[in-house]
Amino acid sequence: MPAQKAVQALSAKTDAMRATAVPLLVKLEEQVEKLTKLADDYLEQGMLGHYAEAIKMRDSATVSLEGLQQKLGISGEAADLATPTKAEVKKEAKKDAEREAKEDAKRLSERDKDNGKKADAREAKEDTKKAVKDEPNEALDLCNDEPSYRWIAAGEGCVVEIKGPACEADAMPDVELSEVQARCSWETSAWQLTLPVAFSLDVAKCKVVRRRKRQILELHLTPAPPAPSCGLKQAVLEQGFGWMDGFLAGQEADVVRARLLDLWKKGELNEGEVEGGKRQHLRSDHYLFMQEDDPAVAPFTRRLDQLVLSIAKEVDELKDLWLMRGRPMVAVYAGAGARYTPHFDAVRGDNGRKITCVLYLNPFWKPGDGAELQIFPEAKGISPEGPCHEVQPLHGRLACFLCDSRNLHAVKPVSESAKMPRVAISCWYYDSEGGQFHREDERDALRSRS
Ligand SMILES: O=C(O)CCC(=O)C(=O)O
Ligand SMILES: [Fe+2]
Repeated sequence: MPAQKAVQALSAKTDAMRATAVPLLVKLEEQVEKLTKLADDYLEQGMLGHYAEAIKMRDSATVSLEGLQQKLGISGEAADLATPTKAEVKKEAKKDAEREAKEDAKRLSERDKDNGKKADAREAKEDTKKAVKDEPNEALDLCNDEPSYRWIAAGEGCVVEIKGPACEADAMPDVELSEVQARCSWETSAWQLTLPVAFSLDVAKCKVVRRRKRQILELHLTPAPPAPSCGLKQAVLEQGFGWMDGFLAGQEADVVRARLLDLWKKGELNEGEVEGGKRQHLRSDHYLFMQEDDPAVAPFTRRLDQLVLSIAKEVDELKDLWLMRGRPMVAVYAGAGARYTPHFDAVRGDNGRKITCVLYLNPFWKPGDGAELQIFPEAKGISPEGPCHEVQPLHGRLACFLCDSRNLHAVKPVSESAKMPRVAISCWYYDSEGGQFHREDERDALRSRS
């Protein structure tokens, strides 16, 4: 065959091959798009197991798509323009892809009967939007004379302006800076302020400016290069529990705290009770399971989901589960003596809880105020035994522990010296089956308030 004819024949063959491959190409593109969206939806609902599965399916569709594109010798964008017949084919293939994505969604959500959840959350969003908008960027005036502070963004870092307690107007505090926190103590009063910072501090480059005329202390906080890894994940992996500072920092932590205190001040919280609703003297906090996409707390739960996803990839107890986040629960321990006696959060899978995550929001907490979380990792029963690890409930600090028949824990009584209630927000991640049951339970707890 003359060379020209051979080239023509080859090109005809290639065209025919492209024409048959195009519908498949389009279908794969649609599939990748749909699965990405599906994964996002699951993540928004805290359905981590479903999310991970959708991502796995999306990635495998992407591999097929890229393989096919390579075979056809076209890049993703060029594929869009590859042939004039594509527009028609696309229409048909879109239908197919939609049908398949629906089937995927059905398969993935087999165990998901939690349909009312999204609608509930939307309603709550409307209710809470306004409250968040109105929150001032200041410490709350729960107490007449507490120190107050505000964050001012400044280049890479920030400045915090701090005013002392009213009764100490002319006294400047001592300042202590660590990599993750700035701490001010007023020597002549019982106040202490510990603020988490959103970046690790380059302590040598930070400045403390005392503006005596204005009675203001300025902390000029300069960031250091980001820390390499998250020690919390490693701690959970190695010992089943751990904590980190600055999980929420700066204004982010203040916004959540303000929202939770607002709910508490409005009397929205329930008296602490034990499973089954029987009031006992086991816990004396006040609590509320919140709507999960309350705008003040959603950024926190999203960030937490990412952390738990990365923990779950490596921790044997969580690896093969379809984890699902429950509603965030606010808990306030107010008044001397408020506490939670030693307990497990789940016993032999009774309520599906697998890992407990608690974020503390107490800028004014200081040693001596009590209310530390105690963890007894070696205790087998309900009586504390073995070593006790105490976690101070510092502003922005996150504690995580595996909780199914593990890590007996308690909240120590609040001391007389505490000037502020102890505020925390907890999230439990459930194994899907138990999670479904418990989420219903939480919704009921919420309804009974309205
Ligand atoms: O707030 C804490 O430190 C832990 C609270 C707790 O154990 C719980 O709510 O089950
Ligand atoms: Fe607990």
